[in-house]
Amino acid sequence: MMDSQVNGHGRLSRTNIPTSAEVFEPSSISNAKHRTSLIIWINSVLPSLCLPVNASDEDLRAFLVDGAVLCQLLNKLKPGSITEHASSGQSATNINKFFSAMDEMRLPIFQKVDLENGSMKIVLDCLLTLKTHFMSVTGVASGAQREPLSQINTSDESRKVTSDSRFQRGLDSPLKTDSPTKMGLSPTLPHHSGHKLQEVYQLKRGCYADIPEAKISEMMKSNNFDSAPTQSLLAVVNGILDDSVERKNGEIPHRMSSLLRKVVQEIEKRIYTQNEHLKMQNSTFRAREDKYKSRIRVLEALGEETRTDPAKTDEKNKVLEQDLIRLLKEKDEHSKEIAGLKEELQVARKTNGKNTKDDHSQDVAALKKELEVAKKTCEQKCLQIEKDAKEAQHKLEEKLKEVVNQLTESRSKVKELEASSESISKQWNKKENIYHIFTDFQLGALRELRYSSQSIKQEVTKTQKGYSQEFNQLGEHIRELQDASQRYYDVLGENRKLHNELQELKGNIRVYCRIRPFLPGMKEKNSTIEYIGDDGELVVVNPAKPGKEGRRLFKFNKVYGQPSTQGDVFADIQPLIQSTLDGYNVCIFAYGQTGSGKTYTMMGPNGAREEQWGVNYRALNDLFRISKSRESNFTYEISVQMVEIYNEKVRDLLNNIRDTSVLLNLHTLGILSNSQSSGLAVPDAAMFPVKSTSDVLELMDAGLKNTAKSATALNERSSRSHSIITIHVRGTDLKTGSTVMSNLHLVDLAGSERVDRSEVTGDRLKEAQHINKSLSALGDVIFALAQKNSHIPYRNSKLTQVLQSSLGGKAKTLMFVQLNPDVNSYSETVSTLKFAERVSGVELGAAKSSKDGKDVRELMGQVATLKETIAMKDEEIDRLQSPRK
Ligand SMILES: Nc1ncnc2c1ncn2[C@@H]1O[C@H](COP(=O)(O)OP(=O)(O)OP(=O)(O)O)[C@@H](O)[C@H]1O
Repeated sequence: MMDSQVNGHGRLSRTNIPTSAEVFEPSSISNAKHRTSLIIWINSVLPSLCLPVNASDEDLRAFLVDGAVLCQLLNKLKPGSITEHASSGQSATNINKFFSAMDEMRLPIFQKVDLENGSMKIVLDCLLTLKTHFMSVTGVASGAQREPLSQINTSDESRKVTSDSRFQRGLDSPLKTDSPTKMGLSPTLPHHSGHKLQEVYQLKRGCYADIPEAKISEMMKSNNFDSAPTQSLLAVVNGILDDSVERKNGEIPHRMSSLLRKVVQEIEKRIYTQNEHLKMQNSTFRAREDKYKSRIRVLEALGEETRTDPAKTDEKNKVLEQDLIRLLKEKDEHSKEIAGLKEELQVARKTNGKNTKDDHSQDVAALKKELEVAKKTCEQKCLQIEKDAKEAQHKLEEKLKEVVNQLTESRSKVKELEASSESISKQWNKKENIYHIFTDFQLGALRELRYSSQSIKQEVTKTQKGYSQEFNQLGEHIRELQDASQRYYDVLGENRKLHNELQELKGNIRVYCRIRPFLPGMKEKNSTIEYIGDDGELVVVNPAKPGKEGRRLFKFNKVYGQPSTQGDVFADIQPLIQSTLDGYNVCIFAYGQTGSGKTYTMMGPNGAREEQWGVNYRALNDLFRISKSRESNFTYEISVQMVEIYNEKVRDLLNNIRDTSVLLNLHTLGILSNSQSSGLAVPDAAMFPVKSTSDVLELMDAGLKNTAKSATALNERSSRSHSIITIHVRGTDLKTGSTVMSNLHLVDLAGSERVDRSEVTGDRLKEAQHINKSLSALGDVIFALAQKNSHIPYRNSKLTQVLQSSLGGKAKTLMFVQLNPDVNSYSETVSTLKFAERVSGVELGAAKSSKDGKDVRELMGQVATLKETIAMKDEEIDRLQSPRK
């Protein structure tokens, strides 16, 4: 901040503007000296006060504090400056009046607090300035006429102060008064003690030598020179010198030379004082320059802040402009001061120039020389001061220029910043608009999303309701299905029961007769078969005995003529396959002479197509089909064994099935009774699980390759062994966890021809004997079962041992009686039919034995009823299964 302070009157206080006392008084002069000097001066102006000369600062403060004395003093010095009379008791009013008067005179003032309880030095300085001002204006201290200095200046110190004051007056305006009027001396004013000197310099040229000794002596003694203007002193010197020149003797009277020396000393003294004054002013200017420099630094800092902080630019620019205006004013004032000083210097130069005219005498020369030296010194100093002032002014101007430049730069920067700010503002506005648009768009999208979300929620809720309803419906449906499943399960069980009851009613041992067609290569096609009835009646005719005697009637469960297909035959045995899955053991075997079609019925022809498949393939296929249809209630594991009995030895046809090289090394297997825990008749025979018909085909093909074969006269491919395929079924009830085990024997018996007819001998004969024996044993077992004998001769052959589990008890047995219709085979045909009749007659014989047609009809009625019931149950099963689809 600037160090200037503004007083209560709106003017700079004395701390900013040095008073005359500060400028002219040597620093050695103490405050006490000022005070004493001032008291003397005040007493001289206002004699009625009679202030004690040795009064202290506080005494003086008490004296001046109400402002009345100050007002009286001013009114005395400048009558009318304070219009109203000052009075005690109106301190504030008096002080303010004093301040106003001082202000009008453009004199510095003090603060009211300084007078009340502050530093009295400031008050004293102000009064000294006032004193100096009036001394410079009037050329004499007011009131001095009333109280001569000789009376007032009682002490050397006070005298010196008075002398200093007068001398100051002379220096303040040493050359302004060319005449007494100009000096401020009014002709009406009473002269002070210096009137003697005035009389002297008012003398005409040439009259100086006539000044009486006493007068000179009086002038020399007094302090007249102190109050004399310098110009007057110079006029005295010039007068004495001119007088000396006019007298042309160059001599200056002794008394005049003393006066001259005195005057010159006074002039020297004043020049010295003026020099000191100029030094003081120079230092003042330097101080001011420092102050301005500091202000410039402040301005620079402000400019820098302006550059860096555009936001405060306007406000700081105003401050800078105010400072600049103030600086320019101050500069003008200082320029005026400098100009005044220059004028004074020029006047001094002119005045001094006049003094150089006289150099006639030595004293004059010495004086002139001294004056010249003093003048030169003064001029140099003035020049130096002027130079310094110019430099200071120049620096100030430069600084001002810099400040102005900085201000200009700052303004341009401010403009740039404003422009960029405006541009940024526009950009931000643009961005804001874009953001608004973007935000609106996003909000719109958000609203759409909300709407779609709500609609999706409604859809989801609707769908959930729909799903819930569907789930409920599904649950009900599942419950219905469960119920249906349960009913289905129950019906299935009931159906199974009925089915097996029906099978039992049909007889556990059934005989189906199948007549092989004539083979394509046979020329004679005379058949022994005369009649085939739908009810199982068969009439064969002996070609050797024509007529009634040659005809024989046989009756079986079913007779298949030559046109019957493999499918027709299997359709009638299919219920037995189903019984296997229900836990019943079943044995199906083909009996007949060689070449009668046993293998064809059981296996099918070589390389058979699907429609030519025999019972074995179809039975297994049916097992897979039915087990699959029951998979929701039962799981079935199906595995296969394949053995042959040759010459009463059991061989495993599937052993080493992967290695055909060992086919001939088939070993004989042991047979176990049904009491064995495994339930397997031939436990050592390899057993292969099968899951599909292709597995079965693969196994049977392999097994057939292992069948022992031998060419015979009757059939090139005649099998001399009993081929037995045993299918083991293990069923698990998924609901109860109970298991059922059963087996299905599919037997292709060896040819049953008589030995003598086959004309074989040796091994072939032995084979035939074994075959006949085993077939006979099979007939015996079946017959014993039919007769319900206590002893069943299973052990009479390997065949009956192997088939034991499927013969007897609840097992179901089906025998295909294969016939060759050729008349050449009549004898074998009859023999075969008799065997079959014996077996078949076992069961039917029981019915027949009662010879009660009513029983038979009842049984047939029961069968019909059961068939109807089964048909109804089948329909129900279909109906129950339908919801699953
Ligand atoms: N129903 C039939 N339809 C067509 N051909 C048949 C029929 N039955 C048998 N054949 C044919 O008769 C011939 C002899 O049949 P198959 O080999 O089945 O007799 P087999 O009784 O098994 O003889 P073996 O006891 O020697 O084995 C075969 O060529 C066979 O194809």
